Amino acid sequence: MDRTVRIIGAPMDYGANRRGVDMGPSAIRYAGLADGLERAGVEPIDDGDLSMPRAEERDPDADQPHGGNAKFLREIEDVCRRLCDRVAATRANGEFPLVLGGDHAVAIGSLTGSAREADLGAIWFDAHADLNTPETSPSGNVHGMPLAAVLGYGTFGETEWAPATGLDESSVAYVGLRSIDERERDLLEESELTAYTMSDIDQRGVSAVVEDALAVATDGTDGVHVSLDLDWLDPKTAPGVGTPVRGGVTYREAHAALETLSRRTEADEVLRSMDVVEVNPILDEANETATLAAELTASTFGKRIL
Ligand SMILES: NC(=[NH2+])NCCC[C@H](N)C(=O)O
Ligand SMILES: [Mn+2]
Ligand SMILES: [Mn+2]
Repeated sequence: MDRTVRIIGAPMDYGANRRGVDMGPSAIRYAGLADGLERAGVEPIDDGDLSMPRAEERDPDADQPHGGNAKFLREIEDVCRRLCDRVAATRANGEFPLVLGGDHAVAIGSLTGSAREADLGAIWFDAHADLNTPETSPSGNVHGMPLAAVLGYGTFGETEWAPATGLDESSVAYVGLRSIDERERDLLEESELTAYTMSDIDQRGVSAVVEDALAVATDGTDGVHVSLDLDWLDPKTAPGVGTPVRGGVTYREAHAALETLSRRTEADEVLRSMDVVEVNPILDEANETATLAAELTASTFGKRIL
């Protein structure tokens, strides 16, 4: 056991349209995350949960950026600033930050924290592109915007996330996209982001696609952040998510993807940080989505059938 994985709970639901995703961290812990990590051969240390701004203070529309729509932006900035510091401190300590969401807006904190002292690549396992801005979002939900925020698209309240980070869009690869808003599509086309959709997985198989995504994320970078949104999986396999989209990866494809990632990266510890997000226990069936989240995380750290 040489690698220490620091578990950081970020029970935030301010970025999602459905309440309940704030219970994700405890559901994933309950599903056996720490045991799975130990069996994968790493040492988990649980840091507990970040505190969240009080629910009584909820005002979705406080401090909207000019002309934009980003609900609870002030609360999200507060959480992500603290999460960013925690992730950066964990990296500085030589440990691996594993962030448990919470909705996907927490990735603003984990990405910026991990990229504070490094040129970072990222692999984004998701049904969605999460590339909306307060100006383009059809919903106003910030969990549909974290990549835009960290890559410097749009105007996000007080904090300028992008300039402080060593994350370049040419080092970001999506895997499994299948739900993209019109303005996100335009942005994707103009940008240097690499997008592997579900049809790439259909045609080439998930392992080949993951290897390509890894090549994109490692080229010229110091390491890779893995962002795992559980709605990447098919809703039949992962029902406990707030924005399900039909046609996602199967149970086996998901494990194959993360095992491939683990095999290709473990020798030189290419992976730097990870977040596991969007598990919503209220919408789940007998905690199966949280269980899957725990299992897939263990696969990422090298847990194998044999
Ligand atoms: N992390 C997520 N589950 N994002 C869902 C985003 C859905 C939609 N594209 C929106 O911006 O509202
Ligand atoms: Mn998603
Ligand atoms: Mn997402």
